[in-house]
Amino acid sequence: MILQIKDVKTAVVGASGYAGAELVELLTRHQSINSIELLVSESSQVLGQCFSDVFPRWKGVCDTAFQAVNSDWINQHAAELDVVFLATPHAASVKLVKEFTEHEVIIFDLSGGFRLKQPELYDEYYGFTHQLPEVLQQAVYGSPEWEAESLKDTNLIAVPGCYPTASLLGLKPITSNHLHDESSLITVNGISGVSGAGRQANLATSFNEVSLTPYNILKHRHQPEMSQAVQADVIFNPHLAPFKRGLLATTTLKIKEGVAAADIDAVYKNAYQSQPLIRFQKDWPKIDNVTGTPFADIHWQFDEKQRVLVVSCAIDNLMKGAASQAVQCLNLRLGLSSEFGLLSNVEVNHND
Ligand SMILES: NC(=O)C1=CN([C@@H]2O[C@H](COP(=O)(O)OP(=O)(O)OC[C@H]3O[C@@H](n4cnc5c(N)ncnc54)[C@H](OP(=O)(O)O)[C@@H]3O)[C@@H](O)[C@H]2O)C=CC1
Ligand SMILES: CC(=O)N[C@@H](CCC(=O)OP(=O)(O)O)C(=O)O
Repeated sequence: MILQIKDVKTAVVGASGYAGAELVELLTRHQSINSIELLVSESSQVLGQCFSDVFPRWKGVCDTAFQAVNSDWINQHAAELDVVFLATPHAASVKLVKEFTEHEVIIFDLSGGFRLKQPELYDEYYGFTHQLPEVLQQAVYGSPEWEAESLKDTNLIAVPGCYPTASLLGLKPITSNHLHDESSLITVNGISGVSGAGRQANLATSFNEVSLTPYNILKHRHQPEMSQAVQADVIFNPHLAPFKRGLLATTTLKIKEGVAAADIDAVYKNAYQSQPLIRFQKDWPKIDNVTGTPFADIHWQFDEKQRVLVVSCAIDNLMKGAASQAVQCLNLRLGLSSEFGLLSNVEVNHND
């Protein structure tokens, strides 16, 4: 489908959730966007309200009413849309993709519903049998820094998960250049704030209950997503922490013999020197420096003697881990630079 740069008509399904609301805010001030429909489930508690009733900080900025998404709505309105964003639970996204693909609309799915290529992994890691296994092969895994070319010409984009985004930004420069020791494991330790668990009330993620703890060890759905992206075995240790937003992934891996610290520095520089949203920090990254921003902050240290590399990346889970990354994907699909519209309120610090 040919997409014009101007006057793009969009819908955000899941606009009452954390990732969806963040996306609505970004799209509202994106110069290429003409209109944004806000959709929620048929049983949503926000039906009858507008966006700024639920998120009062956007009063006067986005006062659009929520609508219920169902087959009737899709049949009546999808033809008028250029783009739909799905910020919905994984299984709901699969069902919505099935319905929206009957119309000519480009789909950006923020859930994990189309990130994995092997359908059987959905039974194992997501707890449901995938209803569109053949479509998994068509979906582009939308990492803006690594898949810019594939993103230019696809109608289904699987926006990467939050933990995989931070881990893969640290890992891909190494694995894509085959600098890692293929006989040893890659270990990712991730820590996320509570907004990673979504807006739905849940005792385990309510403020008084949360204390720093590992969870879903050896069974988190992001483990196969990371392994698929680097074509190597990854062990992923997720942790939940008592802060609102932000995510840090620290990765440890063994490097091949004969690789020097200068080689490691060079692959990072080559990968990201033209990517203003990726910032190399002089010291270990901090979550407070990226919350509310589209940046990923990276720092690494390589011990040549032990051949051990430790790389750490901090992002905002709702921005670079979800909404701003989806906008980067949209920008590339439109033929714009990936950071278009995302840097107007923040300072840029290029990697030089
Ligand atoms: N939170 C995060 O850090 C990240 C989240 N994501 C992914 O984004 C998606 C949304 O996450 P998040 O915003 O945290 O979740 P929330 O629980 O905060 O929001 C979920 C949204 O989906 C809507 N929804 C639920 N079921 C349906 C349905 N059957 N049809 C249409 N809409 C539905 C909800 O609306 P209502 O209940 O009002 O109907 C709500 O707007 C998930 O797939 C998640 O994995 C990705 C990266 C990071
Ligand atoms: C703290 C917390 O619960 N985080 C979520 C991950 C965030 C998310 O929604 O996952 P996606 O990036 O795959 O969409 C989790 O561990 O399931």
